[in-house]
Amino acid sequence: MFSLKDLVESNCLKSVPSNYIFLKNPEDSLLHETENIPIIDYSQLTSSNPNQRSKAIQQLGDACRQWGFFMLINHGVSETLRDELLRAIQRFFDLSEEEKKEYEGDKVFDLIRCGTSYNITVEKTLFWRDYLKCHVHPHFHAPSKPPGFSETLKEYSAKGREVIGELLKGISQSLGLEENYIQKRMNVDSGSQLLVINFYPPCPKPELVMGLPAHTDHGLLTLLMQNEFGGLQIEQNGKWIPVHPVPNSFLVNAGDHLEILTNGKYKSVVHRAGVNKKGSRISVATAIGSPLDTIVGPAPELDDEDTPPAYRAITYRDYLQLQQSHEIDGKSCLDRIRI
Ligand SMILES: O=C(O)CCC(=O)C(=O)O
Ligand SMILES: [Fe+2]
Repeated sequence: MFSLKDLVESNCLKSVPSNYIFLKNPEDSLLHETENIPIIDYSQLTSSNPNQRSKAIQQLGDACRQWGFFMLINHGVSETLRDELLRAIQRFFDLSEEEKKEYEGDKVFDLIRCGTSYNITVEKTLFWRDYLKCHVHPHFHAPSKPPGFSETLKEYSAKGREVIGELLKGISQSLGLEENYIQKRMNVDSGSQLLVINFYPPCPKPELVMGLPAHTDHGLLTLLMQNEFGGLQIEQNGKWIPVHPVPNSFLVNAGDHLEILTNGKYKSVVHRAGVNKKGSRISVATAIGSPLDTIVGPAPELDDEDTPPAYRAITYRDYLQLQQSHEIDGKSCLDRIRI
């Protein structure tokens, strides 16, 4: 099976095929509401007023330390561009199965890769999701169909990169380092930027399936936008918390490399995506990291005598391979390199 969307639409599915049934115990899908998810104001972070900026940097540091997650408001990426991107994505997934198959890749390093579920080579249960992944930096790659798709992706990728760049400066400073520290150490300028486009078709019994299983993202930071349907859940203190984004905000999560680099001071957040009955949910994750051959380990500047390095240094490429060769399960990949 290549496209879940086509399966759902062609059969007008009334029940969930058994190989998608994931949530077997009611407690697995128990959610805990909270209003405390941190909100960072991008306009304050980039403000020329030093007091405003330093307050925003402190809030950013607190959010990364306590949650590894926050909502970003006043980020300056226009609603018009976000809407245009969502429409373009719908048109891409509306292409015929044959057309989408042209972009079928089977390797983690393929520059464009379209597929279904999460990692079908190792999964026993499938996830309720189709995806398109494009490497958009240092070289831009995107499908040439449908018309205009690639141009919109390119414009959005550049904006996302700019926003993440500012966040990384703030994060460096929140750690007491100079503002370009993370960018320089991780070679972010020539590093990887991956666009992960998730398409979750409506599901007749959303309480039985999962769009994406519990996982952490591998890079430094991920910027996530979504259409009108919610679904993201983050794990905090063993509880699943549903995220209700402020309209037009971005959701930002710290990735494994930020946790490794900061020797665990900042945590990558475990998250997953639920689906719904009403309509197709689209989310777009922009993930930024170092070049694949960069060795990522704890930063010596952040070492202190009481906390020796807690993670083994390993190249980004090897880390990705490690993640892909196992079924995904929360922080399991990070655990494999923990000392
Ligand atoms: O769709 C979502 O809300 C989450 C997406 C995600 O976690 C990912 O693409 O890594
Ligand atoms: Fe993710």
